Amino acid sequence: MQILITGAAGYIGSHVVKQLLEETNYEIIIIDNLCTGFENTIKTLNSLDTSNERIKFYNQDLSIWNEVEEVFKENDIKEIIHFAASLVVPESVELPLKYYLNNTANTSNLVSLAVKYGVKKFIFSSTAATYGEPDKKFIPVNETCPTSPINPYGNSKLFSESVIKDTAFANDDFKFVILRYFNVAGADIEEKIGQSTLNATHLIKVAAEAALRKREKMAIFGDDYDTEDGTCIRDYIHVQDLADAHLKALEYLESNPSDTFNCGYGYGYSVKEVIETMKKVSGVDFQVDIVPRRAGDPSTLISDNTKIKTKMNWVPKYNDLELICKTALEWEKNI
Ligand SMILES: NC(=O)c1ccc[n+]([C@@H]2O[C@H](COP(=O)([O-])OP(=O)(O)OC[C@H]3O[C@@H](n4cnc5c(N)ncnc54)[C@H](O)[C@@H]3O)[C@@H](O)[C@H]2O)c1
Ligand SMILES: O=c1ccn([C@@H]2O[C@H](COP(=O)(O)OP(=O)(O)O[C@H]3O[C@H](CO)[C@H](O)[C@H](O)[C@H]3O)[C@@H](O)[C@H]2O)c(=O)[nH]1
Repeated sequence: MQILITGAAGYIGSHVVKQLLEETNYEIIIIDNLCTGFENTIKTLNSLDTSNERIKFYNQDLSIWNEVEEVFKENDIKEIIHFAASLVVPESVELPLKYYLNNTANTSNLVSLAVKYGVKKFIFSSTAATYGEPDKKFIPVNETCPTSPINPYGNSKLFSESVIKDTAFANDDFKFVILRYFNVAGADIEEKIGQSTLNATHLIKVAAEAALRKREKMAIFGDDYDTEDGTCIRDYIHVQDLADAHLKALEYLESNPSDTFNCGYGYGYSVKEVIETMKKVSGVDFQVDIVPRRAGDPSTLISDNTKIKTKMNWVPKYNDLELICKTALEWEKNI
């Protein structure tokens, strides 16, 4: 059975490929243009493939639609996990079209090829940013909470969700699972892979870099939010638990209808708490400045994860902020 994974040279996709290699027999077709992913990650994944024949890598930009179609012609793809995207919230405010083109337009094309070539299962990386700034009465947010993104990144993903849902409504054979990730962090416990993103903006990676003196200092973007300590609250999920949700989603679609699921732990930490935790696990007291708010940041995002736990039997194993920070730090030492 062949599965197409877009964006597998990146952070989350590479963790999913590692689990697919370990726990399934899929032949894995990868499309990635290496714009934020790494050839080295593909090499590592190849080294984990003991058969040496389960991974086929296309260094391909999803926006070159006719070339992407050739990948479908050359293979027999029946399942897709679509990670490839642009995903930096503040950048999306500056460069909205980059996000609508790379996220919404390229997803639309991929979905149209999926239907044309008889793909049965489509797993999509969506985001908590689709909820925008949820009203307090909706926190923790469940999947029926109104979606109302407050930045172009969230909009580009919500539009993609509509493309996928409307397509499935009109095509009985095309089924989807939309996974709305909350804040993904940490690295493979075996330290084979991790987040290598250049010029990283994600809080836990930035804090790990500061702890290792790769940065002189870091900043907290705003301490005047309506939260207990004034800094934003997020629900941080370990990347391996998230990867497991993708394998569960493939299984789930064998005998269940298309659906949308939150992926998070259901508990929020403030920016200050995360930084304190990184200081504790690293034993390094790095400099932290308080600076003004960053554009596009909602104050609080916490998931209600009841649905994925009950319907997919997803059982998180790494629900521990210290462990998340520690694995991120260990990986950061390797790169
Ligand atoms: N990291 C998070 O906290 C987070 C949270 C919510 C949702 N997500 C979603 O998860 C997915 C993966 O994110 P990630 O953190 O692994 O990011 P990443 O940047 O590490 O990975 C994205 C991968 O997609 C590739 N890519 C991007 N545009 C492409 C294109 N046009 N053609 C081919 N390849 C392309 C990149 O080279 C990279 O390897 C994204 O869809 C993102 O929106 C991430
Ligand atoms: O150096 C930093 C980096 C971040 N933050 C703060 O830390 C929080 C988390 O920021 P991240 O950049 O780590 O993550 P975001 O919540 O902005 O966004 C992430 O999670 C979202 C879902 O919640 C999206 O899916 C998105 O793709 C992903 O980047 C925010 O309040 C941000 O202002 C800082 O104070 N300093």
